[in-house]
Amino acid sequence: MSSIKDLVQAQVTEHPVLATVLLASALLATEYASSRSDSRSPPWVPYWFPWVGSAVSLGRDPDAFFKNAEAKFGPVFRVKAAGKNMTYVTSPALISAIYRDTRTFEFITIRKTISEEVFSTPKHVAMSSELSEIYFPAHHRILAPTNIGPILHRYAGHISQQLSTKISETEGASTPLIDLVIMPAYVAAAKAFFGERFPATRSYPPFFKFNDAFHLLVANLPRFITAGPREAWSQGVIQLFESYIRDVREAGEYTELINATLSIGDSLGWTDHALATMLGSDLWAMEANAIWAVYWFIVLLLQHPEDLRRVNAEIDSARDKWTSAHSNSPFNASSLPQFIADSADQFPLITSGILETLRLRTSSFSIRRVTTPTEFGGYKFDVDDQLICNTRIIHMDEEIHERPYDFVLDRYVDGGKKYTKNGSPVPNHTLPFGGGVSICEGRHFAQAEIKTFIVTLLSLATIEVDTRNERWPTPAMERVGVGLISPKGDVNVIVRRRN
Ligand code: HEM
Repeated sequence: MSSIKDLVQAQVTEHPVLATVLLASALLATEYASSRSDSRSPPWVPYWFPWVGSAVSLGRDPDAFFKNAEAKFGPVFRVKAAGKNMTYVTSPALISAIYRDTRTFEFITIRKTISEEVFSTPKHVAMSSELSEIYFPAHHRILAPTNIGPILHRYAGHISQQLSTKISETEGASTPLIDLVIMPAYVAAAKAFFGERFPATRSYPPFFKFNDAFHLLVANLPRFITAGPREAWSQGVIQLFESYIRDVREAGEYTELINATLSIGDSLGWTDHALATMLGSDLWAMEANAIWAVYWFIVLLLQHPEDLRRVNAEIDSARDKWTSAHSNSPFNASSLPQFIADSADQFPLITSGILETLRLRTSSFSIRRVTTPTEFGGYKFDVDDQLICNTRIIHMDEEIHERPYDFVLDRYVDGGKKYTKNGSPVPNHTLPFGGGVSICEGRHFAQAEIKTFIVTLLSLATIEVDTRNERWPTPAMERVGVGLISPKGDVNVIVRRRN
């Protein structure tokens, strides 16, 4: 995982003069911005060094940093970090108020800016009204719960194939869990969305270089710091999509997503390069989080063997029901997609475990731009100010979630359970997918995808920790605000095919 320090060090070594000039300009710009604050603005979390601000303490232990800041300054405060001034909102009630007031707190401009600045969509496309009025809604419809069935079915077929191969290759041998999970999950999702012929394996190295630095790219750090990941994006991912678009057009084979993107783009005269950046951003959205959620869920189950037994028992019971209802169908890798589709409501523990994994292992921010001068949370905000709803602080609040740092597999089995804080109900107690207008469009697919992976793996194989080589991954906490927290380190496992 690249830290700011690693990337800066690489650039300073290669371009020392440029680095010094840019750093000096960033310092001056930050000083100017902070000198404009007034007493009705949210309080600053104090810091010693300009530009760097609170970056070091925030990066070292974000949970402690935000908890302390909230305790000292209340639920709205400002943080300076790596040249950026950010206003954070941490209480469930205020976050909910922001999500509801879509006129004062909007997201679409930010989504467009990210399309241009991070995903490299050409400005005239990223900022066009057609992108928000035609393309985004079409995209939204593809991911609606009523429409994802065929994509999910293809995912189930691919993951069953991928895992079958992987299990045969590694049968009985000590294997890093990352090798067992990440590539199969990545390939299955990419092929389900883009088509069987999509060169998923080839897209993996540049995608990961880009994704590794995503939190730095989205923070809009100076380009000299993020040159490597940007190059991986443009020379690796985007070029690959450009040539894939040519292949798809020739072959005439279109998945739902490719069809919508190409037909809208062609009707508006957008180039294949622009369409490639948009499909690239889809690849990022579908791969950056879900595959790591699968990974963490398995790690947490391995760390809680009794929970792994309960999950296996749930799958076995669903399988027994399915096989007695389908006595003529063999239960094997080919019938797994049908078994999973037929048994979707038979996995309450797994469903709860997925949400619990996401509660524990996500750090998701919802960002909003202020559209009109407003008073909020006792402070004054101007047009273009940005507020960040920090949902993880809700996940880790011991008043809302008992034992928030523990993995509790069945935490969400009781759907009627009430969550409260200061005696008031907290309906928005678990927000791994953000909320309001920018809530994750892929959340239905993601949860079904993770369930499909887990049920497929545990139907095909048993999994255990390799105790001869026991080590555990820890969450890379410095990657705040962009969804799943990636692991530092790994665990070795032994998988054996089930009869
Ligand atoms: C566990 C997996 C996932 C997590 C934790 C996750 C999390 C998030 C978060 C936090 C946001 C921003 C929400 C906000 O601003 O309030 C988001 C947005 C989005 N996600 Fe996901 N996501 C996941 C999987 C997926 C998948 C599989 C897809 C697509 C197949 C997807 C597509 C999107 C899209 C298109 C947006 C932008 C929505 C908008 O701007 O209106 N996500 N996701």
